[in-house]
Amino acid sequence: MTAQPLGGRELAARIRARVTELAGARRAGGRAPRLVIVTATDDEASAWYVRSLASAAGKVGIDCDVADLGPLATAGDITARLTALSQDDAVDGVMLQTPLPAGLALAEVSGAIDPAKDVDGANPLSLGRLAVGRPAYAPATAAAVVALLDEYAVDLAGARAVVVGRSAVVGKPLAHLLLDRDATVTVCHSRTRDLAAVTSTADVLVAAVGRTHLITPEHVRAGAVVVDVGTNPTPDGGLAGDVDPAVASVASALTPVPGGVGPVTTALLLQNVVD
Ligand SMILES: Nc1nc(=O)c2c([nH]1)NC[C@@H]1CN(c3ccc(C(=O)N[C@@H](CCC(=O)O)C(=O)O)cc3)C=[N+]21
Repeated sequence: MTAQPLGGRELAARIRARVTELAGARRAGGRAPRLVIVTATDDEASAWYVRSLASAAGKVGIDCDVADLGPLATAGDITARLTALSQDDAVDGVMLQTPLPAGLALAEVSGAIDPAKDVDGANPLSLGRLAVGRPAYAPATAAAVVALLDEYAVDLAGARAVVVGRSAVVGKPLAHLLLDRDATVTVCHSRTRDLAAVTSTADVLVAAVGRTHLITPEHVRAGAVVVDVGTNPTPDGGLAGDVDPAVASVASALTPVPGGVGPVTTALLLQNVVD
C-alpha cells in the first residue's frame, strides 16, 4: 500500500481567497484588519513561521506588525505588551509565538490577550471555552488538523483518534476539537508507556511532538489515517515531519510535510483575524 497524500495547499488557497474578500470589504469600509505577532525567541522554526505569516497576511490584505521582544524578555515585558495590544482599538488580532524564553509557560502570560483578539487561541480562557463547547478561537494548528481531515471526508464520529503530544498549542486543544466531533480520543506524551501499542489502536493518528520521524511504521495500524503536524528544521535547511516517510507503506492516507497541515494553519490564523 502507498498512502494517499492529504495535501493542504489547495484548501489553504480556498481559505485565503475567502479571507481576501472579507479583508477587502473591511478595508473599503474604513480600515484593513490588523494582526500583531509578538515573539520572544531565537527559535528558527518560529522565525520562519513569523516571516511566512507576515507575508501571507500582506497578500490577503491584512496589515501585520511583528513585535520582537527578544529571547531575554521577562513575563512582565510580555504581559505588558499583550495588554497594550489588547487595549489598542487599531489591533484586531494578537498572537504570541512559542517557544517562549526558557522557564516561561504560554499559559502564564497568554491570559493577557483579550479573548476577542486571541486569534491563536492561546488564552487559557479560550482553551477552557473550547473544552466546554463555548464559542472561542481554536489554536490555528489544531483547527488545521480537523479542517484537513474534513477536506478529505475522514469520518471522525466513533473513530479512535490518538494524538501524540500534549502541548497547549496543538495536543490539548486538538483533543477537545476531536472529542467535539465524537471521536474516541487518547492523548500520548513523552511518559507514555509502550507508545507503539497505543498508537497502533488509532484509526486517525496525529503526531504533534516536534521530534523528527518519531513515528515509524511500527507505530501505525495498517490502513490508518496519519496527520503529521511536525515541522522540524533539518541541518540542510529543509523541513522534516514527526512521521517517518516509511509510514506511507502502512497508512491509507498521510499528510505531507511540507504542504500538509502547515499551509492550512497559516490560512486559518488569517481567517481568525478577519473573523
Ligand atoms: N503560538 C504559536 N502558534 C503556532 O502555530 C506556532 C508557533 N507558536 N510557533 C512556531 C510554530 C511553527 N508553525 C508553523 C506553521 C506553518 C508552517 C508551514 O506552513 N510550513 C510549510 C513549509 C514550507 C517550507 O519551508 O518548505 C509547509 O508545511 O508546507 C510551518 C510552521 C506554527 N507554529
